[in-house]
Amino acid sequence: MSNYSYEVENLNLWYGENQALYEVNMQIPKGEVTAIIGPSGCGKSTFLKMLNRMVEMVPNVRVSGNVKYNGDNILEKYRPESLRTNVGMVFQHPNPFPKSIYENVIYGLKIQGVRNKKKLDEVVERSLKQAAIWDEVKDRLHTSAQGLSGGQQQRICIARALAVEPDVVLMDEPTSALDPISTSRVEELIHDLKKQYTIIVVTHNMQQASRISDQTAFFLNGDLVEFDRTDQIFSNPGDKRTEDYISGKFG
Ligand SMILES: Nc1ncnc2c1ncn2[C@@H]1O[C@H](COP(=O)(O)OP(=O)(O)OP(=O)(O)O)[C@@H](O)[C@H]1O
Repeated sequence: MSNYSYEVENLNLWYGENQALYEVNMQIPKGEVTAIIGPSGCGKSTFLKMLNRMVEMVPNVRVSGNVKYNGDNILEKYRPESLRTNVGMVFQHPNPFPKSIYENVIYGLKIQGVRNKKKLDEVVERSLKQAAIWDEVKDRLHTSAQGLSGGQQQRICIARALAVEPDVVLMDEPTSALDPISTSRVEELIHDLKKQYTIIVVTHNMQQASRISDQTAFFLNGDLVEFDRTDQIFSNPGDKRTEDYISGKFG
């Protein structure tokens, strides 16, 4: 079994005529946090959404190269729906459904056909505990998730992603809509979750990347400029463009 969750080989991606990713090669280790940084429009979200094939929902997307997940090419071996039961995703803006906290968390399981109440209760408790929000919501599981604060809603969305027992969790700027206290709670949570999951997180916030990640990928104009251990990227980057970006010269 490979030590990598993903092995990306010569990945190119076009939206219609416009190329958004160029010859990306990247091996993403299991059980660690990988941060993806770079200026606006450099292809971070595109790359992340390639990993669960969500990007293919955009019309006229074309892809070349290989993306292997646990050794299998996702473009050949997996239907997007089955890939997404292994690869959960958390978005920039907390997006709970207009349903109760309980119904939000069990949403994916219900789609899978799980109906057993005892099992569902167990999953709700486990997932909310893993997302570090159980104590705050355990007495109001059947009230609307949309009545929670933004930071609480984001942790509900993380619980919803964890409920189906994924192997990888993709996060697209998961704290950019949150206040500093909620941000630090989600960062702590990411740190705890990596014991069990591979986490890949897009962030605009370089302090955040350096706090939470084991390795960091720097994208620029669709190129993967540099990918290395996070301490290396931030203390001794190999490429002048990385250095300029992390020192705030552009972006
Ligand atoms: N749905 C789409 N249709 C067409 N072009 C798109 C689409 N989504 C992104 N692009 C283009 O692909 C390129 C990369 O965009 P992407 O959203 O991946 O960048 P990003 O680094 O995540 O940016 P940001 O930090 O602003 O979210 C940009 O040139 C963008 O305009």
